Amino acid sequence: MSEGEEQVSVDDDQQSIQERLQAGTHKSVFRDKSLVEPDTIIDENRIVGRDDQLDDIITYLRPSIQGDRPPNMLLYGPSGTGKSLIINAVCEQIVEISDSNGQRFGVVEINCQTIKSHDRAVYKLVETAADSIGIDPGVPRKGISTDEKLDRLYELINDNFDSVIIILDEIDLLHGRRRGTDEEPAYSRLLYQLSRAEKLGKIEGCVSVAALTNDPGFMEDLDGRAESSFNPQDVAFPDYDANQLRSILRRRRDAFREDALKEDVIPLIAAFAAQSHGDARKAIDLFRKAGEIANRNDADVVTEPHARNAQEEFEKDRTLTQIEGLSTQKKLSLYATAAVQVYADEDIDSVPGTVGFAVYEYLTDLLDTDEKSRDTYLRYMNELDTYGMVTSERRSRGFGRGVHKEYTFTDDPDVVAETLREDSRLSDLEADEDLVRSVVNAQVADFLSK
Ligand SMILES: Nc1ncnc2c1ncn2[C@@H]1O[C@H](COP(=O)(O)OP(=O)(O)OP(=O)(O)O)[C@@H](O)[C@H]1O
Repeated sequence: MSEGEEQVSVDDDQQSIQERLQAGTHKSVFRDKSLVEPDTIIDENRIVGRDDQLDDIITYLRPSIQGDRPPNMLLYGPSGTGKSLIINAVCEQIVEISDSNGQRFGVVEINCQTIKSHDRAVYKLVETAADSIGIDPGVPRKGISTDEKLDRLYELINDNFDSVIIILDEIDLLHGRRRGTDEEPAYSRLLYQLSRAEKLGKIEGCVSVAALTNDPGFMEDLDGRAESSFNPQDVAFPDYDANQLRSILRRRRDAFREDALKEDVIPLIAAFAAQSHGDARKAIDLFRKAGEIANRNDADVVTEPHARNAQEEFEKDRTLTQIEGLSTQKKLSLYATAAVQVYADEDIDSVPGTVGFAVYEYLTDLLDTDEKSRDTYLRYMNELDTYGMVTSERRSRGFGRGVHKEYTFTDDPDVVAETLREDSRLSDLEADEDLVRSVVNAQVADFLSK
């Protein structure tokens, strides 16, 4: 061997890449994974617990198969409560009935979440309508006015449909307004224009608009003239309870092989999802994740620990996404508050702002960073409350002690603290764990003794 040449030992037992790849192809626990994928449109026989909403929407949309104009609708409720599922399920059947009656019923649906302006929303409607017809939009995205795009939308509708429903998902997120103006938000303008198009003779057939939102107060934010021309029928979508979530999951049980799912998995996942406002999307995501974790571990059966791991991963992902966007000072305020909950020996169910701030002050010294005032700390915590990361409550701990703010965590405070320490500016705190623990306990004792 020449000088400097590295001696590489050859291990005869080492597996080839092919052997290692094949070792990973353990029999999957899934039979039809698409049933637990987020974007799959499920058959109507898998829909559970939304009878009232189905009844209402069927009643409102029935006129479209009778050649009449259906009312506009506002579907509101927390995320994952079936708004999009139910309206689409009804529309799908109307399309089928209309087809067999020789009528042309069109569904033009856009999600407003990533659309930044009124002009973009109008163009997206043109693009989506053209796509459903199978032709080009026929107008450029830039270089013409929004009115010209709107005219193109009306033209596409008039040429191709007798009746149309325009579904605007996440309507409240369409905030945009033209730069330098204080005109009404884009959702107000769009709803006003679309709901007047028929009256103004711009659309010859019947058009109705269904707006979907998580915000129950959406109509209060609407400009007066948009409110009166949109004038919708409301359909409320409440949270699911654990029983309903169990039934939703059971109807998708065939996503898994028959013998590949332990009985206690569905109730456990339904309970996890019910804790966070009864979100069916979360339940289905956890169901899929539990299966993926079982597969990764080469397990033949999905069991309770896989479901628990799925819930932990889910919380961590969500917490991470929320935390990543915070400034260092907000992270530090949140960390100080979480540390109280994590390290306190005393069993406290919420963190008094006074204690959180005292720990925050200590941490800024320890990390040698700027120290903000108590008011700023409380303001940051308020903001974190509006993001849904903590819940704050005014409390009084006994006679003569005045009222103060206390915080509880939406997610597991251990996961929050651990995720925050992944920021390089906070990572040193891991080594100082004992110090932080003793400061927390001294502050809690001091607070409780007063
Ligand atoms: N009643 C139900 N029965 C079966 N599956 C449901 C039910 N409700 C919701 N789901 C499923 O949960 C997921 C989320 O539902 P959907 O998209 O309709 O919620 P959403 O209320 O529109 O949520 P968002 O406000 O976040 O858009 C979908 O995969 C859907 O199939």
